Amino acid sequence: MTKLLLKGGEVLLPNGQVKQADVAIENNVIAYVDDIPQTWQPEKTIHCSDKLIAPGLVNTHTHAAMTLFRSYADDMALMDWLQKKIWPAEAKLVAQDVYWGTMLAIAEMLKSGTTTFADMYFFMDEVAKAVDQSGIRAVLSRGMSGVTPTAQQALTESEEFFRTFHGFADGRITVMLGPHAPYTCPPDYLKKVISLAEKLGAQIHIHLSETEGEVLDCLKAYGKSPIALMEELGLLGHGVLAAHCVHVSAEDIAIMQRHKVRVAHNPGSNMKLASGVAPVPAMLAAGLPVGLGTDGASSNNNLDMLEELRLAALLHKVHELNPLLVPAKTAVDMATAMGAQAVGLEDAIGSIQKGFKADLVIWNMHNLRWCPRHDRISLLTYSASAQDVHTVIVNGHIVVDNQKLVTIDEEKLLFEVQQRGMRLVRDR
Ligand SMILES: CSC[C@H]1O[C@@H](n2cnc3c(O)ncnc32)[C@H](O)[C@@H]1O
Ligand SMILES: [Zn+2]
Repeated sequence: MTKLLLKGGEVLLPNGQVKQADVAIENNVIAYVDDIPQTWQPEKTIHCSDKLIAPGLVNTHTHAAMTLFRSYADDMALMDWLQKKIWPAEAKLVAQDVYWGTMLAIAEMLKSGTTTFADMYFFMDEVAKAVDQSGIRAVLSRGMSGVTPTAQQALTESEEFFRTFHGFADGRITVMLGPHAPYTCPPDYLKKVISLAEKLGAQIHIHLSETEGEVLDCLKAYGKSPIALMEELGLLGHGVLAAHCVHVSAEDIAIMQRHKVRVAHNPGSNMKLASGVAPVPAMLAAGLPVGLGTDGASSNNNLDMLEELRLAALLHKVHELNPLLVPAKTAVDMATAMGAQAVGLEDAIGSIQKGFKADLVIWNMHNLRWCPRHDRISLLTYSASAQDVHTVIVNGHIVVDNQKLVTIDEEKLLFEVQQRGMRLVRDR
């Protein structure tokens, strides 16, 4: 049994209040928030004065190994970027590239306070290995396309991956199915994905309605929006994490509401690819859980969730000329508890309460950016930097200690990813 005490810090509670409290961690769970019995003795104590203890950030949509393509293809629209640059480079990926690219992503995420990420990519055994070794929590999907020669293989591998890795790494890995998008997964293929989801009891992670072009093409081909098409096919009944949902109508939102679709909002990627602005205030008003994501590091170009949190709080205000939209408290909620809901882990992570997994970030408030401290949630949203991440705990284990990675060799990572990234984009 491991017993860890976080002493003398300020704790961000589920109701959005911040209060001075000690937090006791036993094995992988939060055992007490205050009211710690006198008899409870820690094996290790972290002194948290001038620190804010907050839930770990949840990155609800990324392609972790795309760190390999960071700074390779910028300032392009989505389909051009995918078809001319990314997909040809991805065709050269080997398993070890994905391992190292993912490990770099995990290192970057942990150091900036992310404790869970939802990933959709290839060579997912390698992703699971990196998750296992690093100590982070993840929701993993083997990306599937129905229009490539590997369409059937993707289904077979997804099933094998689910059976092997769902619940793996002390329960830190959850597996979903990952049909890429309606424009790469035609209806007949999606029906096979749905049958597989039914057979396995698996949830689904998919890109939906990211660009106006996607929606127009879908209307032309099927007479329905991507959301309406997914409803017709029966895909929305399987616990869906839908990335982007930028171009969704009021009717689409009503459909999503009916089927309890969860959204991964990626403001940085949507801005960089000029995909548009998702109607986040309307989706929140409809009661949809909207989490935040970075998308891959090639369309962001970093994996810093604090940036997404801030963008979410700023973008919708300026877009709708309304400073009341997505207030700081909502943005923090989207990055934590609602993110947990989006990835289907709302009963386990995303808030600091007894019995929840000990996935926590200890923020150092003793610096210029956090002074004066009128409102900690405002400071976290609008002022903080990833450099203020002091300690990160996942599943009760310290994975970042005083800004240093505990489980990952950073120098080795830099070498490997630099070599591999250059090889992948060398002229073909
Ligand atoms: C089939 S694995 C995932 C697949 O998605 C690609 N991808 C990366 N970013 C985006 C995005 O914003 N929209 C759609 N697809 C994206 C990635 O390169 C992989 O090929
Ligand atoms: Zn994506």
